[in-house]
Amino acid sequence: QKFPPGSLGLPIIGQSLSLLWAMKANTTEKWLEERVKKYGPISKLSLFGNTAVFIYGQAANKLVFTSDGRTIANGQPASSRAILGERNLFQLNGEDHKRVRDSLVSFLKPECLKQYVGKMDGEVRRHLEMHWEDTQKVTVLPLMKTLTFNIICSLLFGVERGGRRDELVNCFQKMMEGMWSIPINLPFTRYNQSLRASAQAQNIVKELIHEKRVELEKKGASSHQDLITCLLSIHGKDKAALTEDEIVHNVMLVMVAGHDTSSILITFMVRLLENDPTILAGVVQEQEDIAKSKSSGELLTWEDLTKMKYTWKVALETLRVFPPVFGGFRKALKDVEYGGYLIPQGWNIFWVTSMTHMDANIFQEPSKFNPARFENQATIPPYCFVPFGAGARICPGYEFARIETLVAIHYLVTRFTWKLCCTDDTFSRVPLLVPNQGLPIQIMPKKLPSH
Ligand code: HEM
Repeated sequence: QKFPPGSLGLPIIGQSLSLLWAMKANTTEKWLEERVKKYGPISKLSLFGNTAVFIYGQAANKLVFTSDGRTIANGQPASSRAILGERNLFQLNGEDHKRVRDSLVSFLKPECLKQYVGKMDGEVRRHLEMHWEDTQKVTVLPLMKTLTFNIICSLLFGVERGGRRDELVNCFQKMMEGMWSIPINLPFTRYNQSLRASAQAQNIVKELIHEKRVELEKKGASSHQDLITCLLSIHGKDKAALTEDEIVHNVMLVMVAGHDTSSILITFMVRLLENDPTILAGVVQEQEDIAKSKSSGELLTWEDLTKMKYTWKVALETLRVFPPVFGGFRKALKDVEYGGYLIPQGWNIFWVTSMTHMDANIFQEPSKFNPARFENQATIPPYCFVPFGAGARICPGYEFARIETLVAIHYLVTRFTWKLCCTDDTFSRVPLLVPNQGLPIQIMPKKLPSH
């Protein structure tokens, strides 16, 4: 059997710097297309210290997402594994993955999140009062990161505004900077700073766990107060379902996986709505109808969200064109044959979202922004629209992201109109999507029909 074509580049560094540079310069798609032109649809390379094979398209996605975890397992680069902790869901496979994932989903499932729509509403309104009202100019991405981080802290960790939340934000930002870095642990490297920030954040999470455990023992807390109390309360036959390390490492994962992604989706929707008056009009109409049906100060409910169908289609199309997650890695646990080549045991498999999302054979006129594609989602072939992944590892935060995006967009379009301040419409991936300059906009308050 043949190895895939391609070169492994320099030891350890391989193609990492060249890919990171392309991501930063917003030329990732071109970088990938050039690979495909040079080597074909499957090629080998070396990324972040591991030999990897790059594959894309429907068949590749199916291979990655339907694997049972015994042939192809999740395998993050060494840097993110060390930063998030060995027992985070990304690292687990088989029974362990199922047990930990089921525990997280028992809080993140729609039936449970339904009751938190009002709490999210409160967070969004407070955010707008603090950062958007009485000002003429805001920068959207950093504010949306603050909003989604606050929502996660409050709803998932039970950490309300104050010193502890600020400390967590600080650690988090430093931690993210080394997430996709070359894992060289020397005092001056990004990777080293990330590791130190991660240790600090994990200590805060451990303190939280101890406090919540005491509250639960004193029966002062409900088991569904937040994600952490929920995870502490789940019991198997005669012991807790998750170990303390599993809780800490998965809180770290949720912090990373859950807040940057949704903030990017909301930011790109703000950017897009200003660029497309017809789509904006459709979203405004839908949201104002809902606003008019409510009395002043009344919180949004699950019922209201079910009426936001057009807005969610716009969100899905935004995710197709600007998927916040660029792709990810798996590891071949056994030799795998794919596309006439051998992917040897131990190699990483590098999958990406955007190459499939922009394939004209799957999405007609792929560069055209058209929410109507999502009128009937069943018409989209399986494994072709994958902003949340697919299969057993599909993002468990889908519903959480849907609720916070819809609530945020509701208040943005019913309370403000805006204009983009900079003509620079480009963006980069670091590794998540970032509009250059963070999307500064000029905002004008609207006269409200109700709230
Ligand atoms: C627009 C928002 C979001 C996007 C685009 C997104 C995307 C993704 C993607 C692509 C994956 C990887 C799937 C794979 O490896 O096969 C993933 C996994 C994950 N996401 Fe999200 N996500 C979002 C929001 C969230 C939120 C809000 C949370 C938590 C509250 C969350 C928690 C997770 C977790 C825990 C995993 C690991 C799942 C596993 O390995 O079983 N995500 N997400």
